[in-house]
Amino acid sequence: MAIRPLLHATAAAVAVVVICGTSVILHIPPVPSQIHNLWIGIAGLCLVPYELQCFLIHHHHHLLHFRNLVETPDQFSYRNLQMASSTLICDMEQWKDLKAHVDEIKKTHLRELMSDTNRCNSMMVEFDGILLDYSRQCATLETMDKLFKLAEAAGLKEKINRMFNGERINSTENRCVLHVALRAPRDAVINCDGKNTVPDVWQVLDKIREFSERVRSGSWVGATGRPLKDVVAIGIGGSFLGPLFVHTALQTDPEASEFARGRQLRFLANVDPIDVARNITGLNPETTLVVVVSKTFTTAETMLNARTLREWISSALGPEAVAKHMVAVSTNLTLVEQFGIDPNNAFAFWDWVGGRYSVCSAVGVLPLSLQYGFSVVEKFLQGASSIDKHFYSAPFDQNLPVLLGLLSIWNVSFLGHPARAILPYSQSLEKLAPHIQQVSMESNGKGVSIDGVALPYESGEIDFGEPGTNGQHSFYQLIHQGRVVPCDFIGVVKSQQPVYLKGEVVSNHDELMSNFFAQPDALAYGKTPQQLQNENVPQHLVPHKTFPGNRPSLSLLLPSLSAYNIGQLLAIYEHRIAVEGFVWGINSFDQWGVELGKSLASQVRKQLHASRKKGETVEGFNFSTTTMLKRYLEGSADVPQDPPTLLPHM
Ligand SMILES: O=P(O)(O)OC[C@H]1O[C@](O)(CO)[C@@H](O)[C@@H]1O
Repeated sequence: MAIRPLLHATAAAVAVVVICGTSVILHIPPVPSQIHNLWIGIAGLCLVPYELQCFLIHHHHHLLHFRNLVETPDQFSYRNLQMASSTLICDMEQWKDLKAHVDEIKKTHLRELMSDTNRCNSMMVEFDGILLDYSRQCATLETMDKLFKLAEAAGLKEKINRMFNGERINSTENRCVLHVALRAPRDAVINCDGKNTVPDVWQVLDKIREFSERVRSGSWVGATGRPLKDVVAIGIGGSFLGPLFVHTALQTDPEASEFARGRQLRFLANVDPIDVARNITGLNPETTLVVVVSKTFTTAETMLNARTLREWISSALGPEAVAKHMVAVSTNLTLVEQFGIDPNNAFAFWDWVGGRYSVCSAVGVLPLSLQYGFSVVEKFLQGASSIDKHFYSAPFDQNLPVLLGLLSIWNVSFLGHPARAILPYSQSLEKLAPHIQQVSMESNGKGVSIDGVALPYESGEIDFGEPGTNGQHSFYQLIHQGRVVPCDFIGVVKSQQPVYLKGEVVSNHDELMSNFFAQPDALAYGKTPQQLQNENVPQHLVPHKTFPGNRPSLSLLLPSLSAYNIGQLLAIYEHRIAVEGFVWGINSFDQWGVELGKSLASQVRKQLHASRKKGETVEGFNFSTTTMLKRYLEGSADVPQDPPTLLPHM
């Protein structure tokens, strides 16, 4: 009878040896959570029946062998990191400490914080010509200290290193995250699965340089021998928004626009045929090059638009003209070829480039080089690369993306402000907010941790924005007197397009920038009832004219908006968003949330086809969708559905 406890104890001892031995063999670093797991393992083993213990011990090497078969060393080390950090960040002391700190901060108005010059001075950071002022955040130096401790607890530095080291940190898609390699200098070494990615990157960049020069110089001509002066880039989401942002920003830069003289670059994104009509209006297929941009080459909207423009070209110039008038950017060169585009005219990128992080790949570099020339785009890449190096190496208290990311965490998770306004005081940055909406909201709008645990806190923020001063005449009312929305003010020292009018008090750019400097203080200081009374404002209007103030913002001042500065700005936001995701403990690099709507749309597509072509009744949908679908089908019954080919006319 006494033999059984003895056997249990012996089995437990063997288990300790086996597990420790395994740890040594597999090079598991002795992190606390593993020691914890070890004890749980031992305790568990002591409780399981003796026969099962024997089985587990006997077969442990088979189990290990199986794991080795299904996991690469990279995956294994990343799983280790996850195990080490599988505790949710909100359970950590540093998070709780910040929670406790909130009340203290709420007691202090920004007016008071702004009167402390030393504090304000410490909250100004400069790198490579860009000045960040975060003194108008509802935060003290103590808050910052606590945020740095939170970053440490979240393993932020290790996670940044793992990204740069090419580990498969996008664990749900089993991919590396290496957009930084896209702008690395030619001699850099950035490995993915032990292979340096940089030579491949430069091979494609060289191919783009060569091809874009041929098109721009007129040595590559269309099917009728005419030079191709106009480009339509077809793509959606990450295959559209980043390139559109950069194009809009470069368009008014005197240096870049000089290179674009006589050329047009347009973007066709929406599957709405109105977008096709708008894009082809005024273009001649004979002088147009179409670039189909799709990472997967399966995106429904992009592929239908690509087939539409293929029809536009071949109906005007004959099917063989497609070879001269259509090229592609994709990771899926097989599908590019099946579509009918010569693989020699395809520009590759890799699965380690996320769609929303792809503007520095051929996705952005090809259309932008066709428009502005490769030399301009290279400067944009260099600007982004400068921020990459800074992000990788600068201490956190001097690190622009880290500071911005931590402040966002503070605003969202601790002060409870779910939104962020992106307010560039430059019309050329009008597409910054739409681009950052995707980068931020597709990256960080998640409900579970990287380990799949439901988050007890919100991640991500709601991004929106407009250039100043347009936004001032639109939604600023709400941010001054309604809801609290932390704001990013982005200003530029030298305008791309200076205008001075004789007799005016200031130049047009100074007029714009007067608002850039005024708004953050209006938000921070507000206006008290006392001040209004001193101004003899009628008593009944005092509540309406009072500004509570204490509304956080930060300001970024850029020297100018050259291609280089635009690259810097892009990389600052990309890395800021990664910082937030790393601290929240989520996977910022997948986007499963876009799938459900896509699959339901395919069910609707099938129904529309069946109803229109075979007269089948609407079936398999709920009452609401059935009613709407029937109304739609009945209302459009008189629209010809099967003409030979109908292209939009405008
Ligand atoms: O480049 P693709 O494969 O056409 O995908 C376009 C976009 O669709 C998404 O997958 C979902 O919207 C984005 O992440 C991506 O940028």
